[in-house]
Order: sequence, then C-alpha cells, then structure tokens
Amino acid sequence: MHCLCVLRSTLCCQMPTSTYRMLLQTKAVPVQIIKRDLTAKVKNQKLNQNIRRVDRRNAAYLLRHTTWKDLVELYEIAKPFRKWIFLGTSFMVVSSGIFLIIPRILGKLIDQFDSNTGVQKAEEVFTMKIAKYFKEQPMSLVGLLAIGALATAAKVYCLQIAGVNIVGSLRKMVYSSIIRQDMTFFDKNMVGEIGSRHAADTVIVGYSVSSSLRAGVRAVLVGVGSIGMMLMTSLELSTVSFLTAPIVMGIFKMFGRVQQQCTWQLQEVAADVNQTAIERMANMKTIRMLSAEQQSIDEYCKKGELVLDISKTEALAKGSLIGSFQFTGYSAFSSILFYGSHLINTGHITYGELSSFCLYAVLAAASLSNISGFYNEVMKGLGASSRLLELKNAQPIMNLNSGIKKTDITTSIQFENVSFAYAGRKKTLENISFDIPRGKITAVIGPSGSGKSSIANLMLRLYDPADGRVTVDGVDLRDLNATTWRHAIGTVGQEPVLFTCSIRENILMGTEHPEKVSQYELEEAAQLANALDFIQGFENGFETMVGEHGCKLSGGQKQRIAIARALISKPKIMILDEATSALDATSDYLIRMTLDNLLKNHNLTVLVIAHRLATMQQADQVVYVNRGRIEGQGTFDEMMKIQNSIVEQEARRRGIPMNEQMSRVNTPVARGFSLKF
Ligand SMILES: Nc1ncnc2c1ncn2[C@@H]1O[C@H](COP(=O)(O)OP(=O)(O)OP(=O)(O)O)[C@@H](O)[C@H]1O
Repeated sequence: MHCLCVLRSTLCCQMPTSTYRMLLQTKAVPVQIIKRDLTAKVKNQKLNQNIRRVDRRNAAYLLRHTTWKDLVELYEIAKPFRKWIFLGTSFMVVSSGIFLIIPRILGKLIDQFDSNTGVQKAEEVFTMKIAKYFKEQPMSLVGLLAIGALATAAKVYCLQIAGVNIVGSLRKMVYSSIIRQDMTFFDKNMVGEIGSRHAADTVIVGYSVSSSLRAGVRAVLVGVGSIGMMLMTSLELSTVSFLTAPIVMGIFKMFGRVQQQCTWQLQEVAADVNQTAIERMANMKTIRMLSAEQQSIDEYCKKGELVLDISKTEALAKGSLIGSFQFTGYSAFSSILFYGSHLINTGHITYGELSSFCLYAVLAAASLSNISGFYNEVMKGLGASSRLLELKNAQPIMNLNSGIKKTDITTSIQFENVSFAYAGRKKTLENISFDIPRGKITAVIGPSGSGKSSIANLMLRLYDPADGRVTVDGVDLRDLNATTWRHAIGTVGQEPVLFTCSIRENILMGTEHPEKVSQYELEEAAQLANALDFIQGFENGFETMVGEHGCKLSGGQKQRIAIARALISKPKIMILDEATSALDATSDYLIRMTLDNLLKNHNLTVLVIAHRLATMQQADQVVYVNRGRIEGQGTFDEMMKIQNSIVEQEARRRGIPMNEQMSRVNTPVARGFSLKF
C-alpha cells in the first residue's frame, strides 16, 4: 500500500505569490526568508506594474487558469498525431483488459486445484471454463500475459511518440514566437525567466502529456475495473475495504498538501540556485578577476540552506505520508485476510475468490494512488501549457514580414523630430532631427549614455519612436518590411556578440540564404575584415568552434569576425559602433584598417558611433548628441571650432596639436549651432 505515495517531484515550476502566502500561513518554511522573498516579489510587481510582464503567478496547478480556448488549442496541436494517440489508447484498452481479467482467472485456477470447490454461480461458468483451459494449457496463460506485456509496451511507445511530437511542436511554436517578439518584450521580461519558462514548462507539459496522461487514463481504467471486480467477487469484503477509504483520504489531505507545497517551493528555490550557479560558471573569467570565488560559494551555500530547510519539511511530510499509508494499507489488508478467512470458513467465498479479491484490492489501491498523482500532474501540465500558449500567442507590435521591401536608399535616412523612451524610462532622445545622406559617412558622437546607440536602434527599427518618425527616402520606417530593411544593413556592435558555433556559422548568421554563400564569398568577407589570416591559421579553419560567446578567441578576433558577418551580405548601409574597450595594438590597428577601408567605400551609407578622432575626421558630417538632444552638427572642421567640444577634447587627449584659430573660437560660427556645452 505504500505505493500510494504519489507525489512526484517535477522540474522547475515557479511559485506563485499566493503559494508564498499560503506557506506563510502553514509555516512550512522559514517565515523570514519567505517574507523577504515575498516583499521582493511584491516590490518587483509594483515596479513593473505598467509593463506587460509574462504572468509569474504560477498557474501550473489550477485548472481555472486553463481556459477552454487553451484546451481547444492544445487539441489542435495534438491533432496531427492523433494516429499515435488512437493506437496507444487501443493498446492500453487491450493491456488493461488482460491484466484486469488475470486475477479473476488465477482465483478460479486456485479453485480448480481445490477439489472441494465447485461452480456455484451461473455467471462464473465462463471464467471457470477459461481457468480450466489454462489449467490444461498453462503455456497459453503465459502467452496471454505476454500479449498483455506486448500491448503495454506498444501503448507506451505510441503514446510516448505522440507526447514527444506534441511537446516538440509546442516548443517550436513557442520558440518562434519568442524569437519574433519586439525588443521591448525582452526589455520587460528577464531573458532567464523566459528561457527557464520555455524549458521548464515544456518539460512539465511533456511529462504530463507523455507520462501522466497515459498513467492516469490507465489508472482510471484499471481502478474502475478493479473496484467493479472487487464488488463482483465479494460484497462483504468490498465493504470492509471501502471503510478504510476515508482514513486514507484524510491522511492524504493532511500530509499530502504540505508535501506538495514544499515540492513546488523547492522547485522554485532550486531553479534560483541553478540560475545563480550557471550565471557564475558562465562568467568565470570575471569571477576570477574579481577574486569573487568565495563570495560565489557563500551565495550558493546560502541559497542551498534554504533548499535544505524546505527539504526537511518536505521529508517529514513525505515520511509521515508514506508511514501512515503503510500502516493503513497493511491494517486494511490484514482485515481483508482475517475477514476473508472467516468468510471461507462460513462457505461464503472460496480460496480462489479471496486471492482474486486481494489482487484486485492491490490493483485498485495502486490505481487510486496513480489517479491522484495523475490529477496533480495533468493540472500542472495544463497550467504550464496555458503559460506556454500565452507566450506562443503573444503578438509583437512589429510584424517582421509585412510592409514595403526596401533594400537600398536613393536619397537619405531622416530623423524627423524623433523622441524616444525605453519602457519604464524617461525620454532617451528628445526631438532630434538630422539626415543620413546616401553614400556618406555620418558620425554620431557624444558622452556615454547620451543616446548614440539608441539612434542606431531606431535606424534598425529595433524600436519605434514615441514621437516623430524615421524615414527612408520619405517612407516611414514603420511602413517598411523590417526583415528586408535589416538585411540591407550591416551592423558591427561595440561588443561583438558571437554564438557558440563555428566561425563559418557565425559569419553566415543572418544571411538570407546561407546555403548559397560560396567559400569564395566567405573568404572575401573574412579578408575584408582582416580576419582571413588568423582563421586560416586555425587547424580547422572556418570550422573552428569559437566557444561560449566566442571565449576561445581574442577580443580583436571576435571583432573582426563580427565585421566579416556584417559584410557577408554585401550591405548598402552600415552601422558601426566603434569599440571603446582596449584591444591589443595589432588588433586595434587591424580593426581600424578594416573600418577605414569600409568608410572609403563611397557606395556605402554609414552611420558610425565614433570614439576615435580618425573616424570623426573621415566622416562627411558629425552629429553631436548630448542628453538625448542634438547639440551640434556639421563637418569635422566645423565641429573642431567648437570650444570644449568632444572633438576638441578627443584631440587634446590624443595629443593632437589644435589649430590656433580653433582654440580661440568660443562660440559656434557655422550653421547656426545651438550649443550648450
Ligand atoms: N534597453 C534599454 N532599456 C532601458 N534603458 C536603456 C536601454 N538601453 C539603453 N538605455 C538607456 O538609454 C540611455 C541611452 O543609452 P545609449 O545606449 O543610447 O547611450 P550611448 O550614448 O550609446 O552610450 P555609450 O556610449 O556608453 O554606449 C542610457 O541612459 C541607458 O541607460
């Protein structure tokens, strides 16, 4: 009967605020810790109340969070795999039927061996006939058991395949939806949270669909069948057995709930501990540089202690639950045997019937335990699938594939009175207007945090302006096909981001048709980026794996691969964000050479976020941004005339002699600048 312990641990579901409150009431875990976490959660919710966040309240175990619409949608996702579901269910009916009839036949077989027992009831004639047959042909009983086992194996296989396919489809749909979301979505939701939700919830749904649902349906079939057979075998014995039901339910309610709550909370805390560990391990270089090893260990251990505290409560509840079930189970079983032997003595039942009854009682108990487990798991699965469906159905504001397809510009890109703010932040850009003429280099300069990258973000249409508009040849960027537009732009960021794959895959990332890119084109892009020599120097050339975030390459090598990636599609427009991080002299020189060559290409329209004087000098126009406003705009020479300007400061820093006339000028002389230095 101890198999009635039904609560299974599942992966990483998250704890709802309501559960925190509930646990506070039950005092299942240290109150201070939960209070602290709860306060943090509430604060967090308040901070983000204006932001449409992914709902963190855990819907995993409450059906009310799952709507009929969700169920219909799940059915639609499962539809293509209905062949497997039908086959699996059919095998399940066969195997359950066989294993349900076996105890009855075994009972009759026992009675067959007992010469004192005769057939008493007409309805038992059929079973007795089968029993007689099996007595004469014992191998056929083995054969029947083998058929049952084969049907079980086939059922598991078919339903597993159906489950894996359903979850696979759901996972793909959710992932493609996440990938298509607006940048604002990722600003509002923590990537780790979305990632773990995507991973953990699909595991929960997978477990629920492939395992729990199968076990549950089988448990219902076998449970109902066994109880029916128990009633059929002996009404008196059934009454004794069912008397223990309320006691079992009471025990389950008492300890089961506490254990369940602890399990849920453990999953949340364990996910947090894992996240901390993974983050620290992924950034080992920084940890080492900061000598933060002990701090990381302490942090990990502190969180681990919370796991231990909750685990103790869980273990106590689990132990009490199993112990109580064992006590009740064995008591009930002993009562059946005692009362059963009395019934045999009084001639009410036979030995065979008592044996059958005992087997059915075990089957019924096991099935009932599975049904409660199945209920919890399916509820969790439904809740998790609802959250996944919410992610799947999240609609980005920017449709990536509709709009005018524009791959080049004929006149200019214009910022017209553009104001912009990131979600939950004050305005980053305020009423800025300037032109990026075709075939020219526009350098954006300004202090850190002034909004330079935000200008590039708007030009790439990663975000839309709050006011004003960005136009390309007079067409609002919002009317353009975002994918085609971004394909027309090559981007090299300040901090190159490489993916954990080969150099070839990194360079080809983002090309419209990677399979059509020839080796020659690949080498050409690498050559232009001054990367070919070092790539060919590697044993595996372009197939060299770059490690996590490109950790197996130097900063300069990463930067040059990023440049090659930007050039591979032969873009007409380039956005360059010059690296401010220190590179070694050779890398710095090579990258500068590469960018200089790019800037000399007069067919390119370039927006460069410049940090070097040389780059500013090459620009056709320089735009000075300060605190989100354009405070100066002109040629490099014109900008040099501005006292204390960033250009001048840069020149001084680099020890470049300043033109006398320039140093004397205190006010802007050209283009009616409005400067507020
Ligand atoms: N995704 C974001 N969400 C919220 N605020 C952001 C985001 N990105 C940038 N900001 C804020 O917007 C402001 C402008 O940032 P931006 O990156 O455009 O500056 P920048 O001039 O490029 O700085 P740097 O030269 O240091 O790269 C900063 O105050 C920054 O904190």
